[in-house]
Amino acid sequence: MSPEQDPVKLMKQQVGKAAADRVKSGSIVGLGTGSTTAYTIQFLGERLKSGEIKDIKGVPTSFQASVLAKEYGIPLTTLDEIDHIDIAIDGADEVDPHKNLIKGGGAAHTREKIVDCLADQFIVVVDGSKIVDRLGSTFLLPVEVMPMAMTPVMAAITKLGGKPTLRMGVKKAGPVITDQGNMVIDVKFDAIDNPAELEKTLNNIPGVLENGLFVGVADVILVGEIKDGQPVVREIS
Ligand SMILES: O=C(CO)[C@H](O)[C@H](O)COP(=O)(O)O
Repeated sequence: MSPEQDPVKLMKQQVGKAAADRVKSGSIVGLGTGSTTAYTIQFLGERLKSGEIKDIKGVPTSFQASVLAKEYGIPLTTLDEIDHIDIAIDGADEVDPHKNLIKGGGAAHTREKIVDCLADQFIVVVDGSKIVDRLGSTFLLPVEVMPMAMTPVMAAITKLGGKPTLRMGVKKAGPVITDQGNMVIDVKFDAIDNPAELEKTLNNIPGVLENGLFVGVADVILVGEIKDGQPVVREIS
């Protein structure tokens, strides 16, 4: 590996490709959102173009995934046109030892949860930095909120012990707006001891559309790591 190569990029590339290699001809594939799954979409498109696989259809989890899939020549479908998803491949912001996840760094967790939960097999692709002992230790928990309910939702989350912050755009002035036209708050919890319970509790607050806890959904985690200077993929299943 030459020094000018970014190790995180290399890990993401390797793991994104490893997941794309698992897709078989004829599959309906959930296409995740983010910089890691961007490589999966790219490699899937290349496999299709070379004729190595054929007849796949993608179900995008975001506008970003849809644009990328079109760019790489992957035919798309919608949930109205299919009765199952064979495999979904998506990234994550944190993965705990029970394969539970925090997602939503790209504000796409609502559509991602719909697609990933429907898949017969859900493969998560991450670089090694995403593996944690406990959810919430490195990443704030994203919650998608309807704008008119922002104040009461923030108050309810504060009452639960969370510290919510409205997510602001990086290049855009003002808040991040999701593909559904909502806003995202990022919540710091001192400890997420029971992710399954917190996932339900948050979604029960009127005005919350979905939160980024994915509990008991992932089947396989593919982790990109650097060993002896080379990118390798470790599987947790
Ligand atoms: O949940 C997500 C988007 O909502 C992404 O999958 C997550 O943020 C990981 O992104 P990346 O692969 O760029 O690290």
